[in-house]
Amino acid sequence: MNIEKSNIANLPTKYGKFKIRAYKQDNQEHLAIMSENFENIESPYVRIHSECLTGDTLGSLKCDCQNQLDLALKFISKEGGLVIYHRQEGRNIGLLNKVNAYALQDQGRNTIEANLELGFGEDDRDYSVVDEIFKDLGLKKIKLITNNPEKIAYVESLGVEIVERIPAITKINVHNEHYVNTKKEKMGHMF
Ligand SMILES: Nc1nc2c(ncn2[C@@H]2O[C@H](COP(=O)(O)OP(=O)(O)OP(=O)(O)O)[C@@H](O)[C@H]2O)c(=O)[nH]1
Ligand SMILES: [Zn+2]
Repeated sequence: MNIEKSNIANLPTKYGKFKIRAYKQDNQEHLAIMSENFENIESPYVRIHSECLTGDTLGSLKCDCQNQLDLALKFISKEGGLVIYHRQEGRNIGLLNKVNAYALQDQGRNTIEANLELGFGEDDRDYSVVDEIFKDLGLKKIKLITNNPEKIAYVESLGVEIVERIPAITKINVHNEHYVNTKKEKMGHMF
């Protein structure tokens, strides 16, 4: 697998000061966002955040992504650790297909049915770049912030120990209630 990585740069944010390194795998570019004390922590907090332009950037209420990213950046800035901004939009079907999936959801399909109707799997994410980032940053033991059992299974399959799981639970609203319930009922997410 061909991975290119950047140098490490400073990124001051409204959450605090971070260090960032970009990684390029095929045509996808990802980001490791590290707290300043990251290197001195034995078991850092880690959030693998899947890109959601509509949520993260536009503040869409259809999902819980922006609130989860906000929670993770605040938490990691305070407690120390790493956010991997994993740029696989729409569970890796891309933005155009995700908008088509949203159009099907406007007609009553749930998030899984919409993906399947468009010819995709319910979740097409590939986490292999996470393995590369963990190796690059020397991570062996982490505290993982997630509700998603697939992310837990993937990290464990790398031989990286999860010493604690921190739920990524944020406020439910009338627009994302159905989405969050589908994740819980059909995708096994732990709410
Ligand atoms: N295809 C598709 N992707 C979506 C939809 N809503 C959100 N996403 C994408 O789903 C990803 C976020 O996944 P989630 O299932 O919400 O959460 P997760 O990352 O698996 O789990 P946590 O770690 O617990 O947050 C992002 O890439 C979003 O762009 C949707 O309706 N259809
Ligand atoms: Zn989202």
